[in-house]
Amino acid sequence: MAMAYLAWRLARRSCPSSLQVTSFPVVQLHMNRTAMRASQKDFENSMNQVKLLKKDPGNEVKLKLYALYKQATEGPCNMPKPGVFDLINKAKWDAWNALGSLPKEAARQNYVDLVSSLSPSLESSSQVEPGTDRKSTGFETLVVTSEDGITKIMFNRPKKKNAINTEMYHEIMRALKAASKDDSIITVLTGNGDYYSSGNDLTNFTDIPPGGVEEKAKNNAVLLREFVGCFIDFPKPLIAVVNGPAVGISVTLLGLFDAVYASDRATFHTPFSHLGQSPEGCSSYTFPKIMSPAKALRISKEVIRKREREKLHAVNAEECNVLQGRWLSDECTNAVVNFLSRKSKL
Ligand SMILES: CCCCCC/C=C/C(=O)SCCNC(=O)CCNC(=O)[C@H](O)C(C)(C)COP(=O)(O)OP(=O)(O)OC[C@H]1O[C@@H](n2cnc3c(N)ncnc32)[C@H](O)[C@@H]1OP(=O)(O)O
Repeated sequence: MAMAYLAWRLARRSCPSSLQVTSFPVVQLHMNRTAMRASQKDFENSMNQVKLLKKDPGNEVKLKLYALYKQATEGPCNMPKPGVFDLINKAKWDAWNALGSLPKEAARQNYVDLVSSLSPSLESSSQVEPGTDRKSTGFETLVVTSEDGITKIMFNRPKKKNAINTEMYHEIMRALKAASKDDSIITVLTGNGDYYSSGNDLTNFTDIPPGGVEEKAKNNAVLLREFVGCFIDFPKPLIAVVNGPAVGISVTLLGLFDAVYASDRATFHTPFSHLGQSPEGCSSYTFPKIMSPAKALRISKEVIRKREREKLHAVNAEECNVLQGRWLSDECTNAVVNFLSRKSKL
């Protein structure tokens, strides 16, 4: 979360347009933690995580942790050198003293990095359940937390690459509506696990109602229109932190965000023709238009979006109408069947 906040602040302060590497304002963001400053809270979390380590990390690592902890809290080594026969204290002193004049902040960051490298699983679980975040319950497919003025909506179907199923569409809308009314200033969307999102869950096309495929296509179009509408109308700055590959609707929607940060693992893929589909998420309008600079204070956003809202809703409606027809086409049906029978991959 600190990363998203830092990224957002950087964008507000000085993000030059030359950093925007695609048609929407994507800023390449290296998620390697060494590029960031660990906060005191990160440091304290790491200290707690050390206590939870299941495996003894070995003396060398323990000495390193000790040295970084002392450096982060007290600065350069200030103890008299122990005698040669005081083996344990001598080893500790050597480790601390070896850090020289490393600044406290850097030692704190190195400590946090070292702890997270010891147990990646601890890091991801702490991401999902941050100790002091205000966490909204009642979501099956998302983890929604609020902290320091930032509401974070995290897609949480990592085993399915965060594919968006019907329940998740509804939950995202619900989370956005709540975020628009809570006391946060910005809202961040990101994904849990290796993917940002693999887009629409293709099993959404399999559950056919009594009215047949036409009714299914119509229902999907209604849902899609409402879903995209929530992004058009979202009143606060909306930031995507694209932590990994993004596919389909998770990409096309990005044109409605105010800033998009991409990790070095992020890729963007819109397989419209592969799936026999057509654009959605207002991308037929926003992508060619290229988003304006990523300055998104709430008031400016209202001024900017006011002029666009009607147009965007019209584009959204038209896209949904066309898609409703595409979903009944042979190309689309075959593509979905191919994926579901595991013959075809992107
Ligand atoms: C209300 C409807 C509105 C519709 C709006 C229009 C939206 C359009 C789009 O979003 S189009 C894009 C649709 N997405 C795709 O075509 C991606 C399909 N997925 C893949 O090609 C691959 O899964 C992958 C490249 C994303 C990842 O490949 P790989 O690393 O080999 O992993 P797996 O394929 O084994 O995936 C793991 C697990 O996740 C399931 N899964 C992944 N993506 C989807 C998906 N989009 N829909 C359904 N299921 C998905 C996959 O089946 C595996 O499940 P399993 O472990 O086999 O149970």
